Amino acid sequence: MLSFALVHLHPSSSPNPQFHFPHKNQILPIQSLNFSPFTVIPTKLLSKPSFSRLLSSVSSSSLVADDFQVELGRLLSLLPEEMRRGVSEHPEYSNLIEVVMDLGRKPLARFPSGDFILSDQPITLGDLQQATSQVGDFAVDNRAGISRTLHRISAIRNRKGAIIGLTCRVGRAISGSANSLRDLVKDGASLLLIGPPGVGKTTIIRDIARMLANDYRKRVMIVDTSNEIGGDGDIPHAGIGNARRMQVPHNDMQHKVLIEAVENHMPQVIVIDEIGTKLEAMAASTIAQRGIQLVATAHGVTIENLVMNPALEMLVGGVQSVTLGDEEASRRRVQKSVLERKGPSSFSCGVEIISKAELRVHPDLEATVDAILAGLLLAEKDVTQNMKFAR
Ligand SMILES: Nc1ncnc2c1ncn2[C@@H]1O[C@H](COP(=O)(O)OP(=O)(O)OP(=O)(O)O)[C@@H](O)[C@H]1O
Repeated sequence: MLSFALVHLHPSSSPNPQFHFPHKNQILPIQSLNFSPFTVIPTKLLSKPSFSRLLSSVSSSSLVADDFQVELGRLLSLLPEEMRRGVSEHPEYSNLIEVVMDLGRKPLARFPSGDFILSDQPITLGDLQQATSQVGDFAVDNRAGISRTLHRISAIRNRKGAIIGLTCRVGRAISGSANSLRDLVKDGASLLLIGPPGVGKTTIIRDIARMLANDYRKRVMIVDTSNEIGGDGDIPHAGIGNARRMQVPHNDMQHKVLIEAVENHMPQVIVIDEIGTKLEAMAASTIAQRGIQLVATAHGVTIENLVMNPALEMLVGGVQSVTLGDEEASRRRVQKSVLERKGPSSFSCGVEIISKAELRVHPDLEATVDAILAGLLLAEKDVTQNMKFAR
């Protein structure tokens, strides 16, 4: 049985937080708690005495404000004066997500409430050159960073290779952003986080790395494929705490660096951002077989997306078609040819990051995958409906 609860914690949509038990159609109010985001908690955790601590920790999530203002200043210093002023005078200044600079177009700042035009003057080649001259080298994935910050500068090139556009994403270390997953990671669960681009996956695994290294004194090694978890430069950002970080010279080498991390540095936990290929999925499953706690992200919206993705299905045990005998098929009341999980999943838990304010936890990932393959998605659909209601 898929088992989780949706907890409404969003002040604007639900001033009085409530537990939703979708499969039981039950809504329980939580009195006298002061939450800001809303999240989804596995029902398994609700019975634990530690759960009240877990809830209170959600509200203690915080940003290290001063350091962040300094780092945001370093990103803004890439911009021409007028644009910089436009950002800093905006009421959502501290929540800036990205600045977009495209040659010949008006520059945009993206805030949670929407896009804002920073200047009526179109971006010139000079503006782009001024910005790129202040960042590190662009790697083959067209990403660069600013040393000892978590910002990501991504370039768009023309056919001749010249940079004609930049997306300057603000990176933040949000201490406490993984608090709602604390009980799972503390107990040694291997976690696979999935979600669409920009939803906050990297921010959460950075905090998990810090939490495991600092609070639970684990030997944590981050395999940092685009330097997004530990930031640009050779000295990692303070946001990863005592976790160590290995850089990856080229995206294609992520799987090799993963194996090297295990063989050379005796980690208890490996943290990886963006598992995207079959080779990387294979390397992750090799690591899982060696009993190392894995915390990783992959693109996808639901666990079902992973199950249906030939490159990544291995992460959740793989899928095979099995032909049943007549007797077994009629006992199970299914067709003779069915889909089954091929082997154990590399991760014990799955976390779907739905938005910056919601996540859905699958505490028993294998059970979720088995339910998906058996076509038992009823509980999932109910939850989706409830979430739409929650927004
Ligand atoms: N809880 C949060 N509150 C406010 N801002 C957040 C939060 N989580 C992430 N962000 C911001 O959202 C942006 C995207 O976050 P992040 O890079 O972690 O997403 P992602 O899912 O890893 O993206 P991608 O898949 O594109 O790498 C960043 O600017 C980050 O600072």
